[in-house]
Amino acid sequence: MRHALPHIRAGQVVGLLGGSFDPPHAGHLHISREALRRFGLDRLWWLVSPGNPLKPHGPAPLAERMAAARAMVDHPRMAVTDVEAHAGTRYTAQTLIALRHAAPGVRFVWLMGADNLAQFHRWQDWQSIIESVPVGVLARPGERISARMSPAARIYRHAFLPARASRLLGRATAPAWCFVNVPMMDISSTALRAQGGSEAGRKT
Ligand SMILES: Nc1ncnc2c1ncn2[C@@H]1O[C@H](COP(=O)(O)OP(=O)(O)OP(=O)(O)O)[C@@H](O)[C@H]1O
Ligand SMILES: O=C(O)c1ccc[n+]([C@@H]2O[C@H](COP(=O)([O-])O)[C@@H](O)[C@H]2O)c1
Repeated sequence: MRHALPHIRAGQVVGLLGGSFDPPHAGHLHISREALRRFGLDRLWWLVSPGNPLKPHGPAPLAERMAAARAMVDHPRMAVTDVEAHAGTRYTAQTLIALRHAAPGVRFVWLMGADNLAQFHRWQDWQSIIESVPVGVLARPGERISARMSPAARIYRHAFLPARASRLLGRATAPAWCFVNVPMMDISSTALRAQGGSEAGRKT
């Protein structure tokens, strides 16, 4: 699986934005740039998922989503990878175990939009995720309250890092999570699929 990883050095802090990217869009780019800046990250990787285990319908073919994501990302500190397909997992807890094994000494931070924090307690072994890597959450339209009141947020309130200290997240010891109120972009893959996907360059 190591060959599927972007170049990285031990000691660096890598933010991981896992997603279906079906299709990728400006909201993904926006939160990625904000995460790099706000969480003190050296690098940010998009992990293009083989398929979200909680979503009932499979996404477009992985090769198509990878190509669209690569065409969209043009930032010296960002990269796109299909490492989960190489590792044979679609569960984040397992992905993190595989990544730590393949890249010892690298500090990983899991990133997500606020909609995913609201559902986080439904993920497989979710407590092992937050106990093993810092988690950075980015505001998303309509999701601020549900995320902050979610079971995961309540259970881990003792591990909450205030937004004013967000730049410390990358080097914090887990469990630690932070919620940042970045300027919001009301855009989603669902809306783009409903429009036929042309804005994001998705083949129809
Ligand atoms: N506009 C946005 N603002 C904040 N976070 C976002 C935004 N779009 C996507 N994200 C986050 O990026 C990650 C990957 O998202 P994903 O690929 O599922 O896109 P999506 O637009 O949420 O797709 P869908 O509408 O199909 O659920 C998730 O953690 C999601 O919360
Ligand atoms: O591990 C799980 O149980 C799990 C459940 C739901 C979502 N995830 C991950 O969360 C990320 C965001 O998914 P999505 O479909 O909202 O883009 C993506 O990397 C998924 O694999 C992971």
